[in-house]
Amino acid sequence: MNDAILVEGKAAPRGRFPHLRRAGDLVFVSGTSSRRPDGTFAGASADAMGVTDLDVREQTRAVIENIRDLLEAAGGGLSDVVSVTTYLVSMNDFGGYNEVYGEYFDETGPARTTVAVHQLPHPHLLIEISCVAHIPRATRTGKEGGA
Ligand SMILES: N/C(=C\C=C\C(=O)O)C(=O)O
Repeated sequence: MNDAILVEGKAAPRGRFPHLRRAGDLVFVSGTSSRRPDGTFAGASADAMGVTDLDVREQTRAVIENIRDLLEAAGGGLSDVVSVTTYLVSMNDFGGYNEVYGEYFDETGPARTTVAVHQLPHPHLLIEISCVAHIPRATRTGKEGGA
């Protein structure tokens, strides 16, 4: 069985990797951004002069909701997440990120690590999150498609 999962209707991976990969009862979610299926980014816009407006709160919300959608395709949800790794381009965004994160998770939720990185795969990205969820196979919906 191929346990790599590509989820229809979500932004396609920008490389040769799946959205998620199951290993037993654990589901590993690839680094996920605020990218929409049409290639635009929630929380990122540019005016006619090319001046960008990047919003870490909106990006954080979109990232977590993208992850929620991916996990639902694997038969789970955000309540199944056991570990989160967050990549910020700047720790100046920690406050806004942390505020929105706290709307979805609390001290009873996943273990978390947050680091700042030099760059993410697109200049409009302020945040990317990868995570691991515990979703026993028996709860799978069958909606996922193999790579
Ligand atoms: N996970 C990776 C990229 C994700 C990009 C995106 O969701 O927009 C990767 O290259 O490893």
